[in-house]
Amino acid sequence: MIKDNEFIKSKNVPGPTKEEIRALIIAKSEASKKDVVMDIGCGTGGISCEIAKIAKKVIAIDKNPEAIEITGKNLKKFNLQDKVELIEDEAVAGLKSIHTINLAIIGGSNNQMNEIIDLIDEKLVYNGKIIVTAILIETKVQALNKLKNLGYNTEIIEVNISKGRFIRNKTMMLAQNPIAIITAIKLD
Ligand SMILES: C[S@@+](CC[C@H](N)C(=O)[O-])C[C@H]1O[C@@H](n2cnc3c(N)ncnc32)[C@H](O)[C@@H]1O
Repeated sequence: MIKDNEFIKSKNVPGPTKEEIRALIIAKSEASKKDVVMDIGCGTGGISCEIAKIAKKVIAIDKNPEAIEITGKNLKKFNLQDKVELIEDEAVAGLKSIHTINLAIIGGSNNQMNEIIDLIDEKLVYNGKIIVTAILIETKVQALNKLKNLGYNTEIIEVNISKGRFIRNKTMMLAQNPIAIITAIKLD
């Protein structure tokens, strides 16, 4: 995994998703070199960079132009730019022009979760996966209900990571925000 402090950041762009959470997302995704993957709400590019190291192609979308710029810079920094198409758009609009995908990771939805999942569902192959990361309770519930209603085989975990900060000869554990990772498989 790329270390959090290796990413180029901007104060106007959230992310990167923390290293340990990225590791869990990658493990849950079971992504392979054959996969075409969408990163929806790419932010700083934390997920796009990790998944680009594995997948055949990544399509990263964000409505914030600065997020697209920062993701582009990070892809370049880690020499992954050739595998990633960047789209500056609202997810709902951008998803309309996408063809078949094997995996979608939703890191931002801005109250459009249902529409975004419906559009992904149209493009996703059978046995393909949708992964949603969510901090807000409402987002977790909405994504979970939507995926279950569409008949996906759905799992949710919630992770509370604390990281040690070394202060002189002592160690203080600092808690990060709890985050849910929903993994849903499209059944045929
Ligand atoms: C928490 S950040 C994602 C961080 C990212 N996973 C990373 O590792 O850097 C969420 C992003 O989703 C984007 N976003 C939220 N709703 C969106 C939508 N409807 N369409 C496109 N982008 C959206 C925001 O602009 C923001 O950059």
